Amino acid sequence: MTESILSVEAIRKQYATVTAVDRLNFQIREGEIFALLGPNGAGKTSTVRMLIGITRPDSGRIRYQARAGEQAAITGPELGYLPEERGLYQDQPVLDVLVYFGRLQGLSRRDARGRATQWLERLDLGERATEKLGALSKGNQQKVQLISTILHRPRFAVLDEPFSGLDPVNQERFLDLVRELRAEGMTVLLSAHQMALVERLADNILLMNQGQEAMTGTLESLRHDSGLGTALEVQFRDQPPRELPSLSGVQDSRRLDERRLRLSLASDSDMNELLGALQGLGAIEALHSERPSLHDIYLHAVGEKGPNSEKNDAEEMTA
Ligand SMILES: Nc1ncnc2c1ncn2[C@@H]1O[C@H](COP(=O)(O)OP(=O)(O)OP(=O)(O)O)[C@@H](O)[C@H]1O
Repeated sequence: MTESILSVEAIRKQYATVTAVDRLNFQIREGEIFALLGPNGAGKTSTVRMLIGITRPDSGRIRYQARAGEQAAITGPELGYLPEERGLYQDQPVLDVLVYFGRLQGLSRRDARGRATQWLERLDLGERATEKLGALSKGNQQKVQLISTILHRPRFAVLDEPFSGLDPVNQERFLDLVRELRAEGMTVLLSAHQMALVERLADNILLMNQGQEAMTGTLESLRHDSGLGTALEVQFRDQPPRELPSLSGVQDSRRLDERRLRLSLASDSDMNELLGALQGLGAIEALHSERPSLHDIYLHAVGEKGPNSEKNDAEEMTA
């Protein structure tokens, strides 16, 4: 789990006048789930395409520790790739499509058939194996596509937007499934826009913006580096004073409604001291605290409004 399976050193990719990826560095350890995040156009797909050898970096270096030795990209049967543009054969029966892909990855027909049948049953598609793929809903097609990616048990799976088109129940199943693959030792590079899911899945996160690293690390370290503190919602029994006194450790405060305040705390604020000060403003009926989510951190890092400066109809208060 500690060995680096992939090392990316200052890679750069330019398309005409656009620098899609600009001296990007990161490492992925064997057996981890690594999330590559960023706004549209940040350079995620361009990065993935270099990692799997579809394109080559203009400069910089990619080193993949394949079983047979170091490679400049993740290629061959060690790779399982779920592309953003889904491209399975719509007019073929589901099972045949999967067997075909399994065969392409070196499985015997019998093995591919056996594995595909198991996976289809597991994902509630067992009874639809003989139907044409195009007859399935988008979410079910997505399941088939994921099966085709991992059927041959790749060592390194690259999943581009694996959750798109899935309902919440199936999102949870995909989450479990990816965790299971990790437990079996598979390394997973995940690119997705569903921050709440990524937050529960990723061991390490790289947040890209404009081709460069905006932040990287575990969720905990991103929380720390973002400087975003906990948000505290306080509900008073009666309306608190209109003019709030200065509250130590509070960076920002908003009135949510007549009796509720939302306070953004500095990361080093003293909760006991603050609670004492709040009690001085009136009887407290309820408290709810929330650590910054990946969603908050993401918005903060890519320059959008952060969680602590959300626009709200409620009037601003002086802390
Ligand atoms: N083949 C190409 N030719 C020209 N420009 C390209 C090409 N591929 C990507 N780009 C440009 O490079 C930049 C990064 O694009 P990329 O597709 O890597 O972003 P992304 O992070 O994957 O975005 P999204 O979340 O929308 O998929 C964009 O400005 C894009 O227009």
